[in-house]
Formats: sequence, C-alpha cells, structure tokens
Amino acid sequence: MEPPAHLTSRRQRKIWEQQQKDNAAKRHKPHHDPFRTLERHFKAPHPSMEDVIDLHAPHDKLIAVPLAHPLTSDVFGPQITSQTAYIVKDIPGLIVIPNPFSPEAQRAMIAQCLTDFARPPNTSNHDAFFKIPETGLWPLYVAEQSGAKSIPTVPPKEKSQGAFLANSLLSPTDMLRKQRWVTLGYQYHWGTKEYDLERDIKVPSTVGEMAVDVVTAIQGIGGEGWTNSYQANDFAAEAGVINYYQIKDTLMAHVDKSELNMEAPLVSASFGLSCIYLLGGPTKETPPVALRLSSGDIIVMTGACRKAYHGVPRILEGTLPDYLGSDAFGDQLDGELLGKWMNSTRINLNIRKVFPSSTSLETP
Ligand SMILES: O=C(O)CCC(=O)C(=O)O
Ligand SMILES: [Fe+2]
Repeated sequence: MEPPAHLTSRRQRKIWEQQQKDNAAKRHKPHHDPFRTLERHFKAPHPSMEDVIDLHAPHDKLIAVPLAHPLTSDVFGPQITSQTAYIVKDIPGLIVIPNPFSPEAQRAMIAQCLTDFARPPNTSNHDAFFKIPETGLWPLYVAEQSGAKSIPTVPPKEKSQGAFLANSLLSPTDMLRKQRWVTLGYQYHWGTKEYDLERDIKVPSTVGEMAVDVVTAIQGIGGEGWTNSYQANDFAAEAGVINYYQIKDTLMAHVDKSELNMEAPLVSASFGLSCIYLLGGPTKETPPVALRLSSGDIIVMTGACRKAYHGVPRILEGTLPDYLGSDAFGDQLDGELLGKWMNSTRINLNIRKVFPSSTSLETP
C-alpha cells in the first residue's frame, strides 16, 4: 500500500510505513508451542488442576506395572511399604514410583541435602562468587538464627570482586535462600554445559545406592511399543544435582543432554513441597503431561523420555506433609530449623550416569 497523498515529507512517509509494519506484526499473534502454553497456565494464579496426574490417585493415564526386582535399599527406610511402579500413557520411557520412602528416610535425605551434600567439594550456584566454607552454609544459618552475637558472613571469592560484593554481602539466611542447586559427583558447569571430568568426586554412597536400586527395580519395564532394556549392571551413579525451590521458583523447559551417556536412565526424587512437573517429547511441540510430584515420589526417565523436554512451572504452597513439619526433625534448634525450612521448600535430587558403560562396549 502507498502512503496517503497528504503525507508529503520523506520523513512522514517513512513513519507511516513503519507504523504499517508494526500493526501487521501485532495482528500476527506469536506462536506459543504447547509446552509454553501449559507452562503459562501453571504459572498463572490459581490454575485449574483438572488434567494433572497425581501419582497418588487413580488416573486413566497411570498404568500399574510390576517391578522387576523389589526395592531393597535401607535408604528407603527399614521396611519398604510401597513396591508399585507406573508407566504413563503417551509418554514412552517414563516410569514413576510413588513414594517408597518412610518418613524417617525422607527426613534423613532432606537433612543431608541441606547439610552434608551441600558442602565442598560439591559446588553450588554460589561458588562463582563466594568462597563457601568447608562446613557449607547450614551451620552459619543455624548460628545466625540462634541469635549469635557475630553473624558469620561468606567471603567473596576473589579480591577483584570483593569491592563489588562488599556492599552486597548476604546474610547466611539469604545465601541459603538463594542456593538454587548443588552438584554431586562429577561437577557440572552450567555455563559451558560440560562436566569437569578431571575431578573425580564421588556421589554420596546413600544417593548412589538409591539410584542403583531403582535402576535395578525397573529393568525390563515397558509399555506400548517401548521397553526399558537398560541393564542395571551397567549403571553407576556418577553425577547428580540437588535443586532447591522456594515457593515462587520455577525451572524452565529443557532437555538434559550434557551426559556422554544418554542411554542410561535418569533417576529423580522429590522431597518437601509438591510441585507440578511437565514432561513432553523431543520438541516443545509435543503437548506435555502435567504430573503432581509429592514428597518421596521418584520418576525415572528412560529411553526416549531421557531426551524429552521437562520443567517445573509451579511449587504448590501448603503441601508439606506433617512428618516433615516443624516438630518432625526433633526439638533441637537444628531440627526445628529443618522443618521450618521445608515449609517453603521443594528439594529435587536427580542422579545420572555420565560415561558410557564399559561393559556395553564389549562385543557379545
Ligand atoms: O526439579 C525437578 O524435578 C527437575 C530438575 C531437572 O530437571 C534438572 O535438574 O535437570
Ligand atoms: Fe532436567
């Protein structure tokens, strides 16, 4: 279309042309892929939970499957009451195990995720800027909460950053609140999206044991057109991530594809507050399912699901089980603070194999 005749100056005509273009762009609605659409749904206030699959309620997409081997690890508690797994219709490769942990076993895992596991040499998002003490942040937080006269602070990493950070030194409580992740085993660098294979740090033994037990239990499980044929003997827990979520925190859609071994299952456990977990397919065009994951629930991404988009658009406030609440961890200050912390926290612990397994390279 030509600019109207009354616009005579070159400048006016240019402005008019630009306006036409802008209006055309506005008319052309942006394309929201199905993953993004559902993410936005769950980020909005009071989303409908209608289509959410709760691992603890019957759903026509949840199909019970027998475990190949029962779970046996003490990590789940002295006796494991639940030995049921489910596959999820339309999501090949996804295997879920609703909470097999005893309350004590969950408390033990949570306490370790907040204390021992979150200490050097394991690194956290804070390591780029701060020199985290050997004790990790938790004892500093406890000291601060106990009303200690001199509140310990965490020093910045380098002198050059010191000047900048001196003005923004955070209290241990704030530091802990902003601790979003800790890496276990081979340390992952989110910036370069690579593992530091030089530093052979071990995944904590209880975490490794849990993952191996789960991988053994689900060997051979399958659904329509797929089977998890991954041999548990080939599995070892070589790396892990602990994600810490406060109520407003989310994790955007992504695929975990930095491991050299993309065939091995990824084992992922939830503790504390429940969440909405979206799981789709190889692109964000595959409409995801929405799962409600509660404390103790385990999901395993095998086969095709290992390469599927997933994310956490919402943490569900007020969903902490009583057995993790303020009195549950004991009446010492440390215990009280663990329960109080969990009232606004979800912890996700996920475990991966990084290297291709040596046995699978052998010719039969
Ligand atoms: O928090 C979760 O359940 C998922 C975490 C996750 O996807 C990851 O760490 O890659
Ligand atoms: Fe992930």
